[in-house]
Amino acid sequence: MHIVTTIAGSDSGGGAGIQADLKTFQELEVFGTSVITALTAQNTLGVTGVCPIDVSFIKKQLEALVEDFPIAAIKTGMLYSSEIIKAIAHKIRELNIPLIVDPVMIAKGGESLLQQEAIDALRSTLLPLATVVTPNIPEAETLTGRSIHHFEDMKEVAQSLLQLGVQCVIIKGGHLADPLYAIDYVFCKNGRSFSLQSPRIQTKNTHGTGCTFSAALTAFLGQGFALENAIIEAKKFIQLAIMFNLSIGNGHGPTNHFAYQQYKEGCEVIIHET
Ligand SMILES: Nc1ncnc2c1ncn2[C@@H]1O[C@H](COP(=O)(O)OP(=O)(O)O)[C@@H](O)[C@H]1O
Ligand SMILES: Cc1ncc(COP(=O)(O)O)c(N)n1
Repeated sequence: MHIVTTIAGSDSGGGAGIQADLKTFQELEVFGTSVITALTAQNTLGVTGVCPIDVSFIKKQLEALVEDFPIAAIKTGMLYSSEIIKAIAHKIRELNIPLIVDPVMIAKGGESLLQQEAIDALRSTLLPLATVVTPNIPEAETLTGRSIHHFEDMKEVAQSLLQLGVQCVIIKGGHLADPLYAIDYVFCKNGRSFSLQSPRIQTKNTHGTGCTFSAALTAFLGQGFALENAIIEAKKFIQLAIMFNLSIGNGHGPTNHFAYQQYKEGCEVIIHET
């Protein structure tokens, strides 16, 4: 049994954060463990409160896991403050395992999940340790201070993230205007770059898409999948989770973490060399 860890915020609504990550881990048959950085009072309509956990207690959670489990991969999600980022980076630096950084900044409803002053710490302390970073378009722009309008912009943004020491950058295209396809762009340190294309699903139920995608990637990497295969399978996982989304709640409903196991054989992702 492979053991993986998510370091993220709790979403009381169950669609994003720690809850989405653990559901994804369970579906992909890895043993999920967690370090909770903040509690959010949240549902499909939005975030009504954030309560960060004491940094010393965040460290204690991670130390408890490291002491007892051979963790195969770690992902980070909502990290909230520079103190939290620095504390977990310090511990992760000692571990030689895949680290997937989902640089969560703003919830779908517009509420901030990362303090503005923490962006520097994310860039300078955590990203250099990352195997993969998975920004959406606005996060990639904020991390690099560059706007993305065309593919050439995306290439430059990815290059500047690779220069920080990240092994692989996946710029997620959920926020692009393409009405037909959801296309993610992958740039690797070794110069390889490709895109992953799947049909865009017309739905408002996209709460937790980024969390679920990066959790699936973590589960596959933790199981020892080669990076490219792990990325392709994670894309299938999120595609099916959105395709069979759940109309739960009155706002942006969650994705369906059960769908991949049922429908994965019929799911195709188109790869283009870029
Ligand atoms: N409507 C959609 N249909 C299909 N895939 C989508 C859709 N929206 C997002 N995705 C996919 O979900 C994943 C998360 O992307 P995105 O929504 O951009 O991230 P975030 O949740 O961090 O904002 C990506 O693989 C993206 O291509
Ligand atoms: C605790 C937590 N972590 C992450 C997200 C981002 O998810 P989304 O972008 O779908 O709102 C969230 N809403 N809550």
